[in-house]
Amino acid sequence: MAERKVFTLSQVAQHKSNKDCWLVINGRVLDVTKFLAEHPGGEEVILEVSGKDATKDFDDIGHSKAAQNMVLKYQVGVLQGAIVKELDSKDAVEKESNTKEMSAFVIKEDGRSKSLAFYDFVVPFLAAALYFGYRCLTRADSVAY
Ligand code: HEM
Repeated sequence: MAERKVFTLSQVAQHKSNKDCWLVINGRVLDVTKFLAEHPGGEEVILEVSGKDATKDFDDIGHSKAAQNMVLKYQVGVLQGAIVKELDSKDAVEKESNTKEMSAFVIKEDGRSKSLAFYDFVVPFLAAALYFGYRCLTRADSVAY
């Protein structure tokens, strides 16, 4: 069960450093101090919105379902007057672990993987073509003589 302690926005605003970093997302007050170094988007973006309601910034990025559920882990309370939609914490844990398992199978479309694909397929193909070409030539030679 997520924390339901009620905070005002001015209370949240007192925690806006990299040693003590709070923000609000969808009415939930989050202490993300420990998450700063782990955030895949970097700590700077979070520090910019620390002490504030970061819902719009969070949504604008188009965070994944796993990221949306991760907020539960950092919840220390709710914003005064906010209506907070319930998230299933069990769901959050499952989604998170699924993401970790799946990431082993994700093929990233970056330059490195493209060059790897080149070496994985084109180089063996060229080697085979050279080998068979050489075999054909040497066999033709042996038939001619
Ligand atoms: C507790 C709050 C937050 C959590 C749990 C979180 C989590 C994540 C995760 C898991 C990712 C990887 C991509 C994904 O799964 O969507 C990510 C990427 C990112 N996040 Fe957050 N985030 C939080 C808050 C924020 C805030 C407030 C901002 C902006 C002010 C932000 C900006 C970004 C950016 C720029 C990326 C990189 C997107 C990309 O490379 O395409 N995040 N975040």
